[in-house]
Amino acid sequence: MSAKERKQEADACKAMKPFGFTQLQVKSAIKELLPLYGGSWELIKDSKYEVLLEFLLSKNEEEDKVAKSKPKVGKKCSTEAPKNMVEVLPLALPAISSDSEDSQPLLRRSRRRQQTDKSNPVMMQTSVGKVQDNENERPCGSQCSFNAEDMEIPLVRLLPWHQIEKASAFKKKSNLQLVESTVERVGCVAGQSSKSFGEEIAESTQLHGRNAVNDAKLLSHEGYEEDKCKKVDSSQIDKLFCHKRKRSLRSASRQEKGKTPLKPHGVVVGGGLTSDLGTAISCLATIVEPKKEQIPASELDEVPLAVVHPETVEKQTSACGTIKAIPYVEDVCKGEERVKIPLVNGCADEELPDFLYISQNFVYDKAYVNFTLASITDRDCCTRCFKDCLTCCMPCACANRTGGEFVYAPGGLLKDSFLEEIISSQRFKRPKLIFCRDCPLERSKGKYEPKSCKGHLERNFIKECWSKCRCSKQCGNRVVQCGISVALQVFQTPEGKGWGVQTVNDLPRGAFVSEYVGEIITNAEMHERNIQSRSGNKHIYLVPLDADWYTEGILEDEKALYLDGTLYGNVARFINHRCCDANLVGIPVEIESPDHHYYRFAFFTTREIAAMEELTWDYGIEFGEQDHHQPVQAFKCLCGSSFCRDINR
Ligand SMILES: C[S@@+](CC[C@H](N)C(=O)[O-])C[C@H]1O[C@@H](n2cnc3c(N)ncnc32)[C@H](O)[C@@H]1O
Repeated sequence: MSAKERKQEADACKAMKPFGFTQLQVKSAIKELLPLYGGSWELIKDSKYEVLLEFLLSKNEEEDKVAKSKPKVGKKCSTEAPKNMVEVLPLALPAISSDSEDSQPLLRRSRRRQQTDKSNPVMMQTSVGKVQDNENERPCGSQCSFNAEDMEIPLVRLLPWHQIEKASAFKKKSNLQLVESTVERVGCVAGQSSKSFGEEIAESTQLHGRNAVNDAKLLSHEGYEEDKCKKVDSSQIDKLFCHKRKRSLRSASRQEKGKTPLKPHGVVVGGGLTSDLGTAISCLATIVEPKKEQIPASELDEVPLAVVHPETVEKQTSACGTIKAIPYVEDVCKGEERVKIPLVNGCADEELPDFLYISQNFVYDKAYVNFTLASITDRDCCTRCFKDCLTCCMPCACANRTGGEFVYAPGGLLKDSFLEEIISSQRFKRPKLIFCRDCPLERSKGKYEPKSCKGHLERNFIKECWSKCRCSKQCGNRVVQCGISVALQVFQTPEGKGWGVQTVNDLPRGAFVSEYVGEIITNAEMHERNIQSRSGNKHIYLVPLDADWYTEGILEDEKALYLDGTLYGNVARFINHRCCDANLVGIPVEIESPDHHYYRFAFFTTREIAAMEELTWDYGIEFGEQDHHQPVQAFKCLCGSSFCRDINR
């Protein structure tokens, strides 16, 4: 062997050392390889000794197989990971697509496996990952270990685009690919990500927890690098087609504008959804079937501070059948929200609503609302989380208030179980009422008798992470506080209910639509306003924050609060009432105050809602003669529901 060859051999040994191959192994491999490559060192050295590495790996694999096929004699101690600890990626890889790996030479298989192993923190962690003891609070980002016995990995095949409704329009503009598994249809995204592969895998692993690796599988797909894969939540895909969250739209807008040079990332399948996937899917929702009225995602970052006034007056045929001037307000929010909400289709003789748009609640005067950091104890916030609390192996302290589980699923939709409980407690079943010992409402009418309380709906709360929490602003347990992200319109209802709100796009079940925003007023202030409005035969748009009234003996007046959206409010003040089967439900949300005298009130969809459907919620009004005890004045109900409670309509 010449000095040059010796040098080349030494270099090869050095290059293979980090992969754990001994000099002896490398030299023997070179001996076998060189004749096959016509003695060309150049070919062996090519792509950082790719050929040599593959050869060594395949030899290793062959040796393993031979060793395994031999009968075992006795039991050996081993420092290796127990075999029931998941090796997520290698298990996932062989059944990737119709372009099965089996058709590829062994060398390529081995190389792929090695690459994945190197870059996969999950694999490295599985044998050492430890579930922490503290059940109450688990920092985000902690690693989990999985049990391979729980895993049942489905075969996955790519789904032709023509089988996917609405997909083709998107395909042209994106890298998204849907796939189908033997278990169920799953989504697969090749979008954009600014995260490293390591981060993504770590996140999705944490997200899945022990069981959810069930259908986890990383996909190999032409054109994408498999080592940049991540998983998505198959159950969410269909829903997410229609669901856009604010930050997702923001990313989408950045992506569309090409503002941020994001790294491409690969294809995904499996049992969990990370926020970035939300982004990619949301891009789909944004791009598929763009509607004229929908605000292009690219404009979301640049909502001008518009003033509310009828910008355009078009001549059109109105619903009334005559040619009329139709006022059109481009954005009733005047830039207060991150989305524009136009007011459309009004009749010229219809009065434009007279109110001031605000996107967050304001104390009118006497209401006592306490937002102090001191009032939030460590039991009310997550002190050890970072990033996304939803991806923790165990729910953090912020889930304590909701029975130790987060109410949001990754992607921002409410979990079915939580939503179902709320809907059924308010709807067809007899609503569960709780009674105050000294009801502020009755007190305001001058009735001091105990037992006069007519009852208040017992309500489950959503608890979101907040500023005292250590998780990121992008944490999945922050939905309502991020504001409206769905495209809405204020429109003139044809039934004569006045203005109403409709959704521009289809909405999935459990999606956040809007908070009810208004002035925070006290019980006495409400009473005064009610007297005034009734004398002027006007209605005020009130929501009582009465979820916690029953807990106090005598609740001070400035702690018995209401939201009044009549003069100051957001788009929710336009949402009309529907008896029993409304498509929205109002849920109390604890964000900045653990004290439930004040909370936010947010609307979520009770079912899938089609584009252009009117959004409604059940005001909880008792229609009939006895309505004078209610803060919300009854009206002749035009909801059209077959469960309408207004017998006099
Ligand atoms: C919160 S506001 C809703 C927006 C209102 N339609 C508007 O034009 O400003 C409540 C008022 O809307 C009307 N409204 C809401 N739901 C109704 C229904 N189902 N039937 C008749 N009127 C309704 C009533 O006048 C009620 O006082």
